[in-house]
Amino acid sequence: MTYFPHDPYPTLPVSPVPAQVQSCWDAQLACQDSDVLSLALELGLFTHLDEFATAEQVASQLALSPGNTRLFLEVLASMGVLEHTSRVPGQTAPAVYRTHPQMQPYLSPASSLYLGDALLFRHKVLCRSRKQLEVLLREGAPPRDAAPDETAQQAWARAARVQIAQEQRAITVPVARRIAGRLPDRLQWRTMLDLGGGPGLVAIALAQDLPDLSGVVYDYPSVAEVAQHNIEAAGLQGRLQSMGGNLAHDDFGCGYDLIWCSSVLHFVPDEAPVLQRLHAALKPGGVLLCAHAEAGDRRVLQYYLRMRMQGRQVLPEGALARQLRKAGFTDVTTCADVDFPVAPVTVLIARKGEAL
Ligand SMILES: C[S@@+](CC[C@H](N)C(=O)[O-])C[C@H]1O[C@@H](n2cnc3c(N)ncnc32)[C@H](O)[C@@H]1O
Repeated sequence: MTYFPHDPYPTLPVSPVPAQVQSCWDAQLACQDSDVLSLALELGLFTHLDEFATAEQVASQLALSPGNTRLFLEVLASMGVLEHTSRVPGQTAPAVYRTHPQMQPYLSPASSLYLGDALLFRHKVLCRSRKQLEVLLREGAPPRDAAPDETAQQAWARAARVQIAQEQRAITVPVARRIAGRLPDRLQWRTMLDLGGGPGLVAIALAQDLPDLSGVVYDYPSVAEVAQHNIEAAGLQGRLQSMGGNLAHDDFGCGYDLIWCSSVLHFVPDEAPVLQRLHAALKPGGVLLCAHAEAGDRRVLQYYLRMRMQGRQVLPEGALARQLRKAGFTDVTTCADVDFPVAPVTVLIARKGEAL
C-alpha cells in the first residue's frame, strides 16, 4: 500500500496498478511504437538523421509539421531508435536528434545492413494477423497442402529478394560466420548445402570466408532463381549453384561436409524424415548447423503464434536435439538463445559419426 507524501487523506489507500494490468497497456502502447517506426521508415525520416538535426530541419526537408515532427521524434528517441541532446549543453536551445549510432547501420538506407524493408514487412504481417488469428481461433488449423502452390512459392521468392535478404545480411550471416568460425574443422570443408537457403547469402558469405568451399543453395525453384542471381552477382558461380525443388521429398544431393539449415523445418509436415535425409546427405564426420526457434521464449510464442495456429511446427525446447540423436547424429551441441531475425533461435551443432 502506498500513500501520497503529505497526504491530507492518510487513511485512503492508493493501491498500485497490478503489473498484469500495466502489461496490457504496455502491449497496446507497443502497437503504437510499431506504427511510429513504420511511418518513419515509409517517410524516409532516417535518411535525414545520419547527422544531428532539429525537428524543424527534418520537418522542412520532408514537408511535415515542425511541432508535430518534434513530438514524433521524441517518441522515436524514447524507443532508443534516435538519440537526442541540446545543441548547447545546459541551454534551452531546440533539441537535436540523430539515429542512434547502434541503429544507424540498420536504419540508414545507404548501409549494407539496412533492415528498413524487412521491418516494414514484419509490421504488415503482424498487423494483418488480427483477422487471421480470429479465423484460426474459430476454425482451427486449415488442412495442409501437399505442396505450396505457385502463388505461395512466388511469395517466398519476393521475400527472398527483399526481406529475407536484408535480414540475412544484417543478422543471419554474422551469426553463421560466428558459429562456423568456432569449428576447428572448417578449413577442411569442401562442400556445403544451404537447405531452404532463400537468397543464399549464408552460403555466399561462407564461400567468401573459406576459399576451398563449394556448394549448393536449395530452395523452391522460384526462390532458387533469386539465390542463383545473388551467387552470380557475387562472382561465385564457379563454386556455388542453386538447386530448385521441394525439400520435403526431392533430392538435395549428398556428400556434404557442412549443411546449414535455418528456420526451414517449421515448413515441412514432418521433420523426422528430413533429419534422416540430412544425416544421409552428410559425409562421415560432416556437420549439420541447424538454427530453429523453439517454443518457450516469450518472443517465440508471440512471433510464431499465427504460424503455429496454422499447424506449423515449432518444437518445444530440447525436442529437435532429441530428434537429431534419433536420426543418427552424434555430438549434438546446443547453443540456446542465439539472436536471429525477430525472435531467438537455438543453434544445434550435430555431427555424422566417422565411418568405422
Ligand atoms: C524463413 S525462410 C528461411 C531462409 C533462410 N534459411 C534463413 O534463415 O534466412 C524459409 C525458407 O525455406 C524455404 N522452404 C520452405 N519450405 C520448403 C520446401 N518444402 N522446399 C524447399 N524450400 C522450402 C522457403 O522458400 C524459404 O526460402
